[in-house]
Amino acid sequence: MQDSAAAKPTSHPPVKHGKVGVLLVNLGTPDGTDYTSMRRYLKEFLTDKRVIEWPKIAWYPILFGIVLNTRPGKVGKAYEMIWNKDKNESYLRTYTRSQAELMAASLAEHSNVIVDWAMRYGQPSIASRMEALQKQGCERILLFPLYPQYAAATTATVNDKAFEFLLKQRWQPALRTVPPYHDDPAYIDALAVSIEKHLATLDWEPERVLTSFHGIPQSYFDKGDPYYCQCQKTARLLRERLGWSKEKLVVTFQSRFGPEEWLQPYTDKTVEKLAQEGIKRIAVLNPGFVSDCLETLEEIAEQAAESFLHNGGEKFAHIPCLNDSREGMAVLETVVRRELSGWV
Ligand SMILES: C=CC1=C(C)c2cc3[nH]c(cc4nc(cc5[nH]c(cc1n2)c(C)c5CCC(=O)O)C(CCC(=O)O)=C4C)c(C)c3C=C
Ligand SMILES: [Fe+2]
Ligand SMILES: [Fe+2]
Repeated sequence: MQDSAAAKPTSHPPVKHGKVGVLLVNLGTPDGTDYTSMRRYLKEFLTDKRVIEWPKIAWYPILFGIVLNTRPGKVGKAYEMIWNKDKNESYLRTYTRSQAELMAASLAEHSNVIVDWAMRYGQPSIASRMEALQKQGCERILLFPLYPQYAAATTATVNDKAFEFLLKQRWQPALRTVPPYHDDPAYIDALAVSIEKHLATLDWEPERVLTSFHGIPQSYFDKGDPYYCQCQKTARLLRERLGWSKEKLVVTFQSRFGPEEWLQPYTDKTVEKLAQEGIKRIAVLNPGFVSDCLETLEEIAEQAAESFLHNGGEKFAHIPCLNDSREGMAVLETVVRRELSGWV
């Protein structure tokens, strides 16, 4: 008995402890706009079964035979137009890093809290930052997928990756995931203030304001994804907060991909139709995007604007995402402080 007790190690390797990690996670971004970086990024993205739900046997021949040969070049050019040249990275990355830095400063009163950021696709990966938090002594981690509205293709896949990391750990940190905040008064208020502020900078008034959310295939909604309803609720609360009619604040869905039917009405078709019907002035915002990115800066601020003007419209404004603005950070901080309760 005594012999076997003596053979046991007297202590485990030294570990840091007592910290709480907050990990902000956004969608991801390529490392560069070149073909190889774009292909690597799109491959990781488009092999995610939460994003493309088709069976591999049907999807992979199309993905590897066509999409990954043609799309990297085409989308790389679009990324080039909206690349943050000062930092040689996409704005999504710039804003996500800045949000983490500002969050850390705002939580400085809690000396045991460490704030970090990661991307679901590309770098820095969720696993690498969770490992870094753990090494710094985080026994608890609050995982914040940066999507106000829940979708399996976005929120759930971030959570999946974090739990996949835990799967390999002997000594797991406790993990909390942040729920959607599509109806949080702080979020609705921030959107309203950002609209009002932006419209005040224009010398014209829009006849219509479009809230353009990223779409998902209609079939995902049919299978029970709550995304569509959460987008509608955000828009309804925003309308109520602004005192606007359904006609003035219109909900649309953008960024269709592939041949399937996606959530409607489509943003591109609506923009075209409004111009053709004689509407001369519109503004578009993207309330589902925490940060500006390819889908807002290129697809809306460039392409949708061009289409509106081409079809007879006269004035087009893109209202920026909340990004790392004071209003935007107030939303993220409200959510984080609430979800940290009992931990700090
Ligand atoms: C079937 C494919 C896709 C689904 C479903 C999807 C859902 C979805 N995406 C976002 C947010 C973003 N998507 C972004 C880019 C992007 N999205 C898809 C495809 C689907 N998205 C692709 C292929 C791409 C890459 C660009 C392209 O090839 O067109 C981005 C921008 C990233 C950046 O670096 O700027 C964001 C953000 C949401 C919120 C969502 C479902 C609710
Ligand atoms: Fe997308
Ligand atoms: Fe797009």
